[in-house]
Amino acid sequence: MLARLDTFLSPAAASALLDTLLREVAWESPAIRVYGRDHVIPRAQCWMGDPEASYRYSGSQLVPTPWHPTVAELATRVQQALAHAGLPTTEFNSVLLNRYQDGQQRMGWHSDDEPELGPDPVVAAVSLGAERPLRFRERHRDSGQRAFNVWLPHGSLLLMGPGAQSRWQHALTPRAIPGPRVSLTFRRVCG
Ligand SMILES: O=C(O)CCC(=O)C(=O)O
Ligand SMILES: [Fe+2]
Repeated sequence: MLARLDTFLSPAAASALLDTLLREVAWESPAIRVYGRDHVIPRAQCWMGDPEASYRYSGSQLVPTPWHPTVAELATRVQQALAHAGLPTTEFNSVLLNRYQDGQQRMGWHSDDEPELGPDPVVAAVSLGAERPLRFRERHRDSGQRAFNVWLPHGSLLLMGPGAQSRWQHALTPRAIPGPRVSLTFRRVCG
């Protein structure tokens, strides 16, 4: 299931958070190996969380940096907002922060279905900055592959709940949309 809370953060709170994260997060663009060749990822990222929440992502082992206090507070607010809306939630112990400097920066097709996340993970994504679409497509392509966009406004919260990873892949495709976007995808890693 997918659910979007459009007004999770007020525009002012979302803008203040975006400023803080752009300034204070240790953003990195590591190279990853794809079919035997190294490519610098077309975005920047930071993996943050509890020390035991280490994780394999796109072929590299990510050890989380300690929680930024503002991000730790946000994790609690995400859990509370999901519970309040009667949606599935979990005790998030880590978050992947993604920074896309402009519309050309992107993330390719994937599901967040790494074994560390358990059988049917709950992943919740906070979006800040430029409103861009996250594109979903069915993993099983036999009987006509369905696809759709979920637009993610500044300050919104997207829940990818039960079935979302097993049934769908998602990607942040390039678009002629100016300005930076930051997403925070909260997860529970079971070590
Ligand atoms: O930037 C986004 O909204 C998507 C990020 C994503 O899919 C991920 O972190 O796994
Ligand atoms: Fe993802």
